[in-house]
Amino acid sequence: MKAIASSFFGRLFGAATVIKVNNVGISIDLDRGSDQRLNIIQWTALIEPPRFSLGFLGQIIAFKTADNEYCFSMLAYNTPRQQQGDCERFWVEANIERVNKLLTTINKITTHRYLRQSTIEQIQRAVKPECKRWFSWLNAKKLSRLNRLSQLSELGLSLTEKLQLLSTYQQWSEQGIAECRERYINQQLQTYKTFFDQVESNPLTLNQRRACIIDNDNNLLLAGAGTGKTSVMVGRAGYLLNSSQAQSHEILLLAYGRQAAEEMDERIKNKLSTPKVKASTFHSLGLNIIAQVEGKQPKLSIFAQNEQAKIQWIVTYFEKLITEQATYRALIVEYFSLAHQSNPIYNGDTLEQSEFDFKSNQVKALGKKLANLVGLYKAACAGSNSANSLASTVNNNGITAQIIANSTDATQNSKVLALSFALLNPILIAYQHQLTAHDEIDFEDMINNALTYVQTGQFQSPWRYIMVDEFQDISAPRARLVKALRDNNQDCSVFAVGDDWQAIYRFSGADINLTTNFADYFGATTQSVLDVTFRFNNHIGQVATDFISKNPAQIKKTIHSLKQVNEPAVSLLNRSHGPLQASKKMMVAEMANGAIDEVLTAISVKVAKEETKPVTVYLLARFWFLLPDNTALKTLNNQYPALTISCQSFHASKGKEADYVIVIGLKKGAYGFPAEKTAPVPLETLTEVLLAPKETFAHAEERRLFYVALTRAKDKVYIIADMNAASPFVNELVDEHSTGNSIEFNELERIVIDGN
Ligand SMILES: Nc1ncnc2c1ncn2[C@@H]1O[C@H](COP(=O)(O)OP(=O)(O)OP(=O)(O)O)[C@@H](O)[C@H]1O
Repeated sequence: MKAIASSFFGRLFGAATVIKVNNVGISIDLDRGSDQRLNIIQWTALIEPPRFSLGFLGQIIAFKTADNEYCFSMLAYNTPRQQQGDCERFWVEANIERVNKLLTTINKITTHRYLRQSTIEQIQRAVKPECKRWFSWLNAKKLSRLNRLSQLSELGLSLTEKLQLLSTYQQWSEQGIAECRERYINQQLQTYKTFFDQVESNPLTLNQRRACIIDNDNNLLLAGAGTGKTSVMVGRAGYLLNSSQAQSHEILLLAYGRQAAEEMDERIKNKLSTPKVKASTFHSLGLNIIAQVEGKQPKLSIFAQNEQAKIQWIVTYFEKLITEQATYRALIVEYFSLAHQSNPIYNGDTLEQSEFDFKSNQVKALGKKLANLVGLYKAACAGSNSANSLASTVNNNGITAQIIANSTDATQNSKVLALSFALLNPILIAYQHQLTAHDEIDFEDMINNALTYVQTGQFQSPWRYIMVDEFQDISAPRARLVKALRDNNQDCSVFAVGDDWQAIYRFSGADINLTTNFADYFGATTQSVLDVTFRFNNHIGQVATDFISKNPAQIKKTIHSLKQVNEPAVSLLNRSHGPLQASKKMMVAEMANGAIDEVLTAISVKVAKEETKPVTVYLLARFWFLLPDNTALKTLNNQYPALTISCQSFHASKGKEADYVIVIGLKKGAYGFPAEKTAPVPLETLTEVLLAPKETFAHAEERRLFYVALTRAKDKVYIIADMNAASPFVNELVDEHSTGNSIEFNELERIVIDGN
């Protein structure tokens, strides 16, 4: 123990102080002989080594802890300089241990895990006080002296190097972070090479592998059609398990619909040989959360299971309101007057209640439209209140007022919206009352109630990895649920896979902005891309990409096709729709005029020459009723035994693929393509307000729907249209591709003849 005595003045003024230092800390005897003694202050408690300075009455020593500052003066003039050196040495030896531990931990984190933004922030929070501690008193001269003192830690670094590292972490540059992440990715690529080679039927591509490994707090994988998104979902789940980053119960896999969830389960079972990771739909997730919090399975209303039953109940209640309430009848008349005013064909006629036909088809259609709005309204309430108190919200006009206020053109729309809400509110209250009276929940409640339980902390999320497929079709309530679950578990990351070019569900509540502005909603995000399609060839890719890219709001992407062909892969056939023989009037137009037969014959001929494996054909249309019915389809399958033909609406075909695709129903006008909205104006305004913000580019969603249809084909797309009344989209294809060799026009005959 070394002692620093008082100076002559110290002793003279009765402030005799003896300061003792050893490798543990520093202690002060304020008055020799008395018991006034400052207990030993450990070196680790000192923010920096004591500072020595020379005053008129002797040496001064000053030091600080987190809570106190100490200063003792009138110490012996001859306090050897070496004492200062000893203090610094003791302090460094005691405090470098913490730096060693910190650097070792950081090193472990950065080599064992992908560096997340939240981890960077944690590291910087931990490094900041150390930097302050060390750099406030160190200078180059001291450093070179102290370097000799500091033992090399397990990192094998000198003191200077350690402190440099601290400083680097404190001001971590974008480049430094990127390099650290790349090191980790490369090391994981090597370690799990065999796994990535074998997890799917084909070895995963480099981008697919990287998408499995990258694990920021939020991750968005933007991928084109047929680029193997599902393979990444499976591969990533398997990689997390294999690398022991996650246990199966910590992974939440979310699929858009039940069929997609089942398909993913099947693939996981086959590829990962574990039944433990299970894909779930948002609704089954909601049910699961509610059941856990309430301790029992919630009772599902028939409304949740049967959309028709729900519509029927609402329409019946709507008719009851008309019969029983004069005020409601007045509202309906006002509604149709408004609709007439905004529709030129009615010349602004006003309507009289006494002459109004409340049993007309128009009124029935209004009832159905209101039924649709019930779900949209409840979805808009998600997160703002529990669904059980929805009725009171409606009564208080809370959400309603907010929705009206939020609408883009509040003043112009407020009258229309107020009227629409006046029509909707009594139905909403009765509908919700019906559910609560039976202690049941519907589809929207599954998400809304679960969200409330997560947000209020009644549900503790076990999931550390949330993976969402088909993210482009996510709705705001579902995105809120994902975000709430992420925030509910400190160590949780979100991985979303989607393609903004394939967003097709705005009408049912999806919001494409959640994908295009993902980082704004979720926070710091790593965005990756899959840009090689395994499905369609270069010509289909060219036509589809040109078509979708017309909308400048779609994210720019270049999708490369693995399959390169020289022949056109999109065939456009101009086939007149009429006049038809009486016997064919009930048939789908393209069956009646023989166009489908022509194409199927051409495919059969082609297949007979080239294919040895079974060949699939999709007949696709915008609406189901534009497709052959089951009997006609069966006949076609019998007629063309080399082909497996099935029908899909454009929406239903999402996520699927066939060798050949035949697109029909491509006419303009009512039930044409793009489909025109036919809803009466006032309710349409309310619908628009409840849905995601409308896109400025005309028919943006219908355009994406056509992109989905075109990209289902592996080998060739046949587009059949009557060019006298063709869809504007078909005209656009003709205009855009009249030169070039991606599309062939009316050349089917040549193929058939060649085949013969
Ligand atoms: N690494 C790969 N190598 C070869 N083929 C692959 C690879 N990854 C996926 N595929 C194949 O590519 C096809 C498309 O894959 P998948 O269905 O996962 O695409 P997707 O991106 O989900 O398509 P969509 O967006 O149209 O639904 C499948 O036949 C799949 O087996």
